[in-house]
Amino acid sequence: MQPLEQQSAEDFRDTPHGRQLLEGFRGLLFAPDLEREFRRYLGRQARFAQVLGACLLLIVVAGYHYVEWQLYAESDPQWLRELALLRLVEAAPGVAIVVMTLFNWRIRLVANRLFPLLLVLVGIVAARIDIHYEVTQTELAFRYGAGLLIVCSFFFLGITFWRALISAASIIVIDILMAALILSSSEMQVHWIAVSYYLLLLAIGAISRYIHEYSQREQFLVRQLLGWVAQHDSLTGLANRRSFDTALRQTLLQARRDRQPLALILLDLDNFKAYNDSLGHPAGDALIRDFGELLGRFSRRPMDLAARVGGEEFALLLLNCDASSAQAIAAQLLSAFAERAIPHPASAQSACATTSIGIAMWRPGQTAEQLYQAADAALYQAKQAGKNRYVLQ
Ligand SMILES: Nc1nc2c(ncn2[C@@H]2O[C@H](COP(=O)(O)OP(=O)(O)OP(=O)(O)O)[C@@H](O)[C@H]2O)c(=O)[nH]1
Repeated sequence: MQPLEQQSAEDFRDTPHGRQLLEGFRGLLFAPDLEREFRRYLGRQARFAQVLGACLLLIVVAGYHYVEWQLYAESDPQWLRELALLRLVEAAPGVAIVVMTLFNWRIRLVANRLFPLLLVLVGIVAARIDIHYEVTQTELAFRYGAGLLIVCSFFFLGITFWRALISAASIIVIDILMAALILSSSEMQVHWIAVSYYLLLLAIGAISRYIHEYSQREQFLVRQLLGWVAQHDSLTGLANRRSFDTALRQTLLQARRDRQPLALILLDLDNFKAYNDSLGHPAGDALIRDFGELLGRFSRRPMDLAARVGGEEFALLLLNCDASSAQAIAAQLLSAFAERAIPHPASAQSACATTSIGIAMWRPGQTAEQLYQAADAALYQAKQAGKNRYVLQ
């Protein structure tokens, strides 16, 4: 017996999120489109932490510099001057994030690219200060800034695992190179202790982040899948009644605003009860699925919508489609369905399964409900007139 979530994902193999859930993501990477979507989601989730982190960075840098000012104003003014510049560079990313938030710029769009660079920049500065305090044997808390940044790269900032790992590793590599340039060989011996401590932080950060991001990705896929389930019909994968109703209202507003023609086409399989009764419910389901797949092919433009609005009732909503185009589409649908030649042993009209179609064009002043009723009335007329045809209201 498969676990429940595996079974559910199996049901949604046709959706990108369901497929990804089934295929897994051990390398912490999705297919390109999903990966972009996930990064935006991660950025949205991390927004509060990013701003909080930026404010904390500013407070900590200001606090450090205040203490350093007290300590070195008289004893080492040259180091203090150098420090002022270094601390300014450290504070810059915090200022940038706060400013971006104030002006409502979307941090999440740049977070995954920009933050690793900023982290490495601040990491270089922190490592430079750390090395100085190491040489002068200053036992201050802010001697460990680079270590703190290595931990930060894995958490809070909304950076994905691989970029965080590269940022943290870059900080360590740059620290080693800088130390090799600045320190004597005996001082370098001591510095390796700091490096081993950084490597330990990197290992702990990377393992925890990997586990955390794995579950974040899983959660993201399940959430998106739930959203998809709420809007789609499980048998055909077309939009369900709820999302059709929403789309109808929105499209009608757009048609009114842009003065574009809007066609609503309703379709109802003919003698479907008899089909079910003679061939069984599973065969009926298969016919619905088959027809849904066919209808989906007629929703070609981005604003077109094909939906299953009832048991064996379907709808096609076409913005910027006039009456003659709508009729042409209805005629194409009838012949495409006839070409499939699905045997219907209990139909009075034809040896094969057929459908009736009602078309209504939106008229200014008409509400969504009135437009639907008009298409439904046309569908009724098509049924009354002998089925397997379309009627334009
Ligand atoms: N297999 C299957 N049958 C369904 C589903 N939803 C509704 N039905 C059946 O569809 C049938 C609809 O029957 P009617 O409304 O009488 O329509 P009809 O037999 O197609 O008659 P006309 O529309 O006049 O041609 C009912 O028997 C429902 O049980 C479904 O998801 N799967």
